[in-house]
Formats: sequence, structure tokens, C-alpha cells
Amino acid sequence: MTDRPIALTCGEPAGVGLEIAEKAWSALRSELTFFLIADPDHLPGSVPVQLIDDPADAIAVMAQALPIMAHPFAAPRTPGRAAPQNAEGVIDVIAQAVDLAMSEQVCAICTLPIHKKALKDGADFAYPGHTEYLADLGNVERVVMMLASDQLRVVPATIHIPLSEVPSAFTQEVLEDTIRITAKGLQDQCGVAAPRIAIAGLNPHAGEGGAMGHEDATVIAPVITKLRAEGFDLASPLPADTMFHAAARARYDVAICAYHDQALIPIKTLDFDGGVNVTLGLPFIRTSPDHGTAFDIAGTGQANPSSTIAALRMARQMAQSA
Ligand SMILES: NC(=O)C1=CN([C@@H]2O[C@H](COP(=O)(O)OP(=O)(O)OC[C@H]3O[C@@H](n4cnc5c(N)ncnc54)[C@H](O)[C@@H]3O)[C@@H](O)[C@H]2O)C=CC1
Ligand SMILES: NCC(=O)COP(=O)(O)O
Repeated sequence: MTDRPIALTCGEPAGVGLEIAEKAWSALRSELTFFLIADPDHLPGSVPVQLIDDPADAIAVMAQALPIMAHPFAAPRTPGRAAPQNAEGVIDVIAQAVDLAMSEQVCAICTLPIHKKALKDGADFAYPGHTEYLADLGNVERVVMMLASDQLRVVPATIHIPLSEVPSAFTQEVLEDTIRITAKGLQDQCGVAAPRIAIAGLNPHAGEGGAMGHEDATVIAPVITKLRAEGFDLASPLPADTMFHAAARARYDVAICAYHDQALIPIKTLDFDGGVNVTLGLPFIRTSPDHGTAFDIAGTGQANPSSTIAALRMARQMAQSA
């Protein structure tokens, strides 16, 4: 699998992504092969680059220059300010990378951050994030967003929806599918043979026996009973406030949470620089840094490439074990 390169999508050109792509190339040029799909005119120009037409050409280029598959955009790059005319280009680059993955010309895709509102405003993008767009491109109904670092793996069972919609979206079916996809992904792609899965309660104190909400007993508990009978190793439903300290984390391989911030706050607090976002359940491998476009520091040279470097390494590792 690793004879093929990883496709790195440019994401929002006004963000820190392209600066990070150059730094990631400097760090990884003798370790693994990736190429960037981007408008060459958008690149900050701190490293040598070489245009390629065929993904396979990246292998010979990588040690000397950052391989670029050119995708012309409508407008120039202005750090910190998204150009609405570039929204279509950002979306098309992601679709191009998926085509390359589905046709097995690349071993994985790694996506640099998009600005969700810029895509909605500029191109009426119908998806709240990569995760949902990639599910559609990959023709799968349900995928799982997992964020992983050396210290913790977390999965939000509901993803990019308003908090007010979480209780109705967090159904037994969603939770069951999420557990199944997560367990399979950990076994098949992450080298965890028998995943220990912790489920966070939705309510304070996991509902405190019904005194603080009912979903822990009526949604989570029945799914746990059903899946335990099938052999899943599930701990549950745990009060979310006490399941992320070091001793608690040692008892599970992944924490499945009810909603976005319940999952992402602990991992971004523990390891913002090393966290990787991976989509499980797709017919191809996709990783991403855990951070966003960071418009506030774009163009300043301050962007830390560690999360993208970790994401590229994880993509390669997953491809090796596929
Ligand atoms: N995978 C993706 O495409 C993601 C996209 N986003 C999008 O990014 C946009 C901005 O989101 P925010 O909530 O502001 O989060 P953000 O991660 O872009 O920024 C939060 C803070 O962290 C800092 N930061 C982020 N990445 C950094 C890096 N590599 N090095 C140093 N400092 C860094 C920023 O300067 C800022 O102060 C939004 O549109 C959001 O939806 C957010 C997360 C992931
Ligand atoms: N907060 C995580 C995030 O927004 C990543 O979303 P996606 O673009 O990877 O779906």
C-alpha cells in the first residue's frame, strides 16, 4: 500500500494550511511521500516546489521539492481573508482527492482545514464539514469522526449540529452504528484488536438515575446491553466530567461522546498540537489536522505543523495496515 503517495488537499487558501503544507514537507521529505493539490500561485514559497501530473511522480520528487498537483483557483490568496470566488476550488480539490483515492492512485487523503462558513457563503456548500461531504462522495450513509492522539481517542456520536438538536439526533440507532463503525475502524485500521469502548452519558452525572435526564437510561443503556451480548467491550454510560483524567483514560481505547464539544474539548485540551482527525467508515483512508484555518495567524509564519505531520504519519500507518 505504501508504494502510493498520500494526497494532501489545500483546504481554505486564506488559512494556515498552505504554510503548514510547506513545513510538513520539510519535516517529512525523507520519511514518507505526499503531494499537495493546490493553486501553485497560492503557495507562500518558503520551500522548493515541483509540479506533477501523475500521483506516482510524487515519489521521485518528494526528497527534493514539495510535489504539487496544480488546481487553479479563481482568486489570489489573501492570508486571513477568504475570497468567496475560491470556495468552488476548495470543494473541487477535495472531490479530486477522493477520486484519486477511490481509483487507488493514492493510499490515503489528508485534508487541510476548510472554513465552513466561507464555503457556505461562497458556493452554497451543503455540508457542515469534510466528514459529511466525504461520506457523500464515498457513497456511505454513516461515518464516524474520531480524533486521536497518543493520550486519548474520542468520537462525537452527533457531529456538526446545534446543541439544541443533540437530544433528538442522539438516537439508539445513531449510537449503535457509531459503536460498530468505531470498533471496526480501530480493529481494521488502528491495530486495536479488542477495543475497550467507553460511552459518555449525555446528561450531568450520566442522568443520576433519572434525576437529571432520561437519555442515559433510555438511549444509551439499551444499546450497551444489546452490543455487550454480541461481545463488544463497553463501559457505560459514564459521567462525562470524570472520564477524561489520566487514570480513567487508561481504562478504555476510545470514548464515544454524545456531541461535538463533549468529545473535542478534552482532546484539544490535552493535545492540540498532536491530535489527528480521522474519518472511519469511508471506503478510503482520510486524516486531517485537528485545528481549523486559524485566520488570526495566517501569513505570520507562526502556524504549528505538528498536527498535520501527525495526520500524514497516521494516514501512512493506516495504509500500511490496510
Ligand atoms: N478539518 C477542518 O477543516 C476544520 C475546520 N475548522 C474551521 O476552521 C475555522 C476556524 O475555526 P476556529 O474555531 O477558529 O479554530 P482554529 O483551530 O482555526 O483556531 C483556534 C485557535 O487556535 C490557533 N491555532 C489553530 N491552528 C493552529 C496551528 N496550527 N498553529 C498555531 N495555532 C493554531 C488559532 O490561531 C486560534 O487562536 C472554522 O470555519 C472552523 O469550522 C475547524 C476545525 C477543523
Ligand atoms: N471540529 C472538528 C471539525 O470541524 C472537523 O470537521 P471536518 O471538516 O473534518 O468534518
